[in-house]
Amino acid sequence: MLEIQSLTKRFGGLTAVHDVSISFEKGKINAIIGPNGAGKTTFFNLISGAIRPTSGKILFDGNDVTGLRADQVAQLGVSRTFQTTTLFDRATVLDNLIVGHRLRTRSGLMDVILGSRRLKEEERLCREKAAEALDFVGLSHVTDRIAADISQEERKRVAFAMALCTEPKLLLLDEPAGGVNPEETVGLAQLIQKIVATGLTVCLIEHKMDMIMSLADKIMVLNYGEKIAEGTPAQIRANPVVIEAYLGSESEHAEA
Ligand SMILES: Nc1ncnc2c1ncn2[C@@H]1O[C@H](COP(=O)(O)OP(=O)(O)OP(=O)(O)O)[C@@H](O)[C@H]1O
Repeated sequence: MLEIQSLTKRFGGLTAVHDVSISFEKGKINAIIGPNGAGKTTFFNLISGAIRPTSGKILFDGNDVTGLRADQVAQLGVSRTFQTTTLFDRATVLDNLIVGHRLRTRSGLMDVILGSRRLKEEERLCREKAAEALDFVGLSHVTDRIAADISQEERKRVAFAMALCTEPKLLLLDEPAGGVNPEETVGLAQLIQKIVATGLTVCLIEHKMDMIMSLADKIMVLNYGEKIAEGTPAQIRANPVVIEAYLGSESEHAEA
């Protein structure tokens, strides 16, 4: 469903992603690991259209999406979360979701001024979808809570809900379990499994190796922008190149 061919991104003299090719299958959990600065976030930025590649191709669901803008890629069904979840802290959790969703709906300024039927219908749909997404991620109980008052783990779940509201086919998760405790990490891993069970494809960046090893179907390892390995968790764990470059210092990364 996602095929990356010889993808390269240079920032001036620095090659952040260098000649990376990989494919991700539908309905699977794919992980990208690697040391800090390895190019993981840049890789996500390229897939989601936030930045344009220097060279290479990105095929999503059979479409060549190379060089498309982020909104165009989102429209085709790619959604993402970020390392830090930015919310409108003084608004309720539900309102945060509604705002997020409205950015993708169709009413224009004239609809707002005229209070058109389409606008009203979209608003109703939006509210319904937001509530549904919150229920799916296990947050029905905080719907009306002010965003500033929810926990870090709940913020992570809100980010999931926001991404799901846009009904994506591919979900890119940037450190979905960053800054939460081990017990909450298990809960978030279960949520990711619940998401792929609905047919979505997930691709995640994560430093928590225990989580990755038990969750991922496929792992890609980046080092200095280059893909040094890909495979199942068992294959990656046993790969001498990966151990040398990354897993050797696993204790430093494990619960960062
Ligand atoms: N917009 C940019 N301009 C210049 N250099 C950049 C830019 N974005 C990233 N880089 C550089 O590209 C390299 C890869 O960065 P990237 O953030 O993709 O790594 P990462 O693997 O996500 O790291 P981390 O685990 O710390 O988030 C780094 O050397 C970084 O400084």
